[in-house]
Amino acid sequence: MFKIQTLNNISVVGLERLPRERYEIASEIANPDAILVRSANMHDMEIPASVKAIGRAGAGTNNVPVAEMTRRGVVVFNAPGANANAVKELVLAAMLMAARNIAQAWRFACELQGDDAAIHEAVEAGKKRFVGFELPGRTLGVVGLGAIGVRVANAARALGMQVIGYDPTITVQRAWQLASDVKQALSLDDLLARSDFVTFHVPLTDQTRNMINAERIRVLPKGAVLLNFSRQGILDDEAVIAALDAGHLYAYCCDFPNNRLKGHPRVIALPHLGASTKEAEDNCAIMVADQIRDYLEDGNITNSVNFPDIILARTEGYRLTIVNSNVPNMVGQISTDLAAAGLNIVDMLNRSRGDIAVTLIDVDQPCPEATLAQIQAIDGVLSVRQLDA
Ligand SMILES: NC(=O)c1ccc[n+]([C@@H]2O[C@H](COP(=O)([O-])OP(=O)(O)OC[C@H]3O[C@@H](n4cnc5c(N)ncnc54)[C@H](O)[C@@H]3O)[C@@H](O)[C@H]2O)c1
Ligand SMILES: O=C(O)CC[C@@H](O)C(=O)O
Repeated sequence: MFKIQTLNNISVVGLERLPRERYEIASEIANPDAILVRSANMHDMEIPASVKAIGRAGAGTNNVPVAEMTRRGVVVFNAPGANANAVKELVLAAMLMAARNIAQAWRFACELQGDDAAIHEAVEAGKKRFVGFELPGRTLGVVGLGAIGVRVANAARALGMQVIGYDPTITVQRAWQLASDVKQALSLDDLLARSDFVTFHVPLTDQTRNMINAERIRVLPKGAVLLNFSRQGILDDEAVIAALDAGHLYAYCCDFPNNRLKGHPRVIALPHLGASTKEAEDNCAIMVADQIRDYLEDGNITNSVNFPDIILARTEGYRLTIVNSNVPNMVGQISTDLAAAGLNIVDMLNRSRGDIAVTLIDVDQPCPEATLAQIQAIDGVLSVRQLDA
């Protein structure tokens, strides 16, 4: 029986991928084999030694101590692209809300007093305060052309906007998906100088933290709109508020309210709603549940942010999954121990990523406990598991 701990609400259709006869799932559970998480902060949490895998039912993994998990040999999975359409739709909604002053106008309409005739009069007198502008012909700068950025760029083209993108590490696959008339910015400043709207779709890292500060905001044309549906911390909130107050920025739309942002008349701050659609929640939960199951039951790895992809079809024999440091002679030492126990290797695959390697070995007989212990004792081996046949 595998034990799975959930740290947030994970969609039931995802949890149903883990059959009850093999999986016990609870928010509080001793010695879990794996943890499923959405946005809970795991940095200050004591992660039990029993944990072999963490599944982030979403894109960003900045709430997971990935480097520490790598050192411990724990695989961290995410769900790339599974919520990208949901975020794209919210970004489009935010652009339209900003351009047409929808939040301010709605607030005005909600506060109208008097009978219907008085309301009608106030509407006609007040609506000039909310005159907006249209999107066709305006330029959208997209910073980060991954699963979300590419979708946003292509949708903005379909709305008649000009689109410029900036992503120094764009993948070939994403470049193929991008509408051919999306222009490439030479640098972040080049993109900022040419954009009426700028939207950010990058992970929060040491390189992207505060990538938009007061100096960078000055590069934007007057009246620009900034959109952050990526992570708090990518834009310097104080610099954004100062630029809004000075009239240099027209509006700021984001998914990360705080005390400074939430009441500001030119800020639309939503409660981290980017991935909050039924479809996205289901997609993310299904993807990570399948990945966790494949790893726990067969040792296969797909969509890990810290481990190599490795897939070896189960045919015959008994499988060992070994996580080890990526140094010479690990496979040699492991196979020597297996041979000493009289075990024959039926199939084998070794893959590495950075300092970590994973070895899947199918042997013709169950591996004795003493041999497992011998392999575990090899310098550089982080974990050894014998999987059910
Ligand atoms: N608001 C939400 O609910 C929500 C939902 C999903 C994702 N997100 C956030 O959005 C981020 C992006 O998600 P995604 O699915 O598109 O991820 P992704 O990994 O597919 O794309 C990220 C892209 O950013 C690029 N990038 C990295 N550093 C960059 C830099 N310094 N300058 C320009 N580009 C850079 C990468 O090359 C990559 O193409 C996630 O990391 C997460 O933080 C938020
Ligand atoms: O789970 C959520 O609601 C947010 C997920 C989002 O931040 C992500 O990085 O995918």
